[in-house]
Amino acid sequence: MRAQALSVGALSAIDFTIEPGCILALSGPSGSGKSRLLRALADLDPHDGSVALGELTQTGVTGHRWRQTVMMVPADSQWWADTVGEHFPAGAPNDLDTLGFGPEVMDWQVSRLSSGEKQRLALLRAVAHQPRALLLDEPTANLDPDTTAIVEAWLTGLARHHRWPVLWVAHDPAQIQRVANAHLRIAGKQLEAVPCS
Ligand SMILES: Nc1ncnc2c1ncn2[C@@H]1O[C@H](COP(=O)(O)OP(=O)(O)OP(=O)(O)O)[C@@H](O)[C@H]1O
Repeated sequence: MRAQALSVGALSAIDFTIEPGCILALSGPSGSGKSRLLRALADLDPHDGSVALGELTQTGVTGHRWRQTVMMVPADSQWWADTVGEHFPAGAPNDLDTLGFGPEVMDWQVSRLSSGEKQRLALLRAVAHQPRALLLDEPTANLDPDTTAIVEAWLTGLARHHRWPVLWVAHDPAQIQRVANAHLRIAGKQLEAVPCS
């Protein structure tokens, strides 16, 4: 996935590439524009510059098609129907058990979900729609350390297996070391590379 001359909010002339199967961590102070950058990449916020995934360009397809392909999982996931299962494609999704759920979760009311359950189910939902790239906004923010480790292993394995480029917003330097192949930090209007040891 390639962003060229991307400008959104305070960020200006941003360029980066995420190779297939690689995870790029994005960090920066609160309010520095991480979520807005993700929303621009998902074509949800107005922006200048271009974004492409292989031969597919953001301007060459409808917003709906782009977002099915370059799937964003926001920090606060949106749920519009009563039950969990109504948000998933037909059939039981893969990896429910890996993330700690039984098949009955599909019948649960969304209103009963804890914040951590919502976060794990939003990730499962995104993956169930068979994207080709992921934009993750603090995907483990509501999870305990053990569950965080499970989700990290699951996501890094999926990215490698499917060769998805992944942009992963994170605050925790230890998590970035564990999951990321590269790390960019917002510094004013620009992104600066942080070495991954
Ligand atoms: N649609 C919008 N129009 C104008 N300003 C916005 C819009 N959305 C967000 N902002 C502002 O842009 C700045 C960056 O917001 P953003 O949500 O991207 O920050 P962030 O880096 O993700 O922060 P946090 O780590 O606290 O989630 C903030 O000052 C925010 O108030």
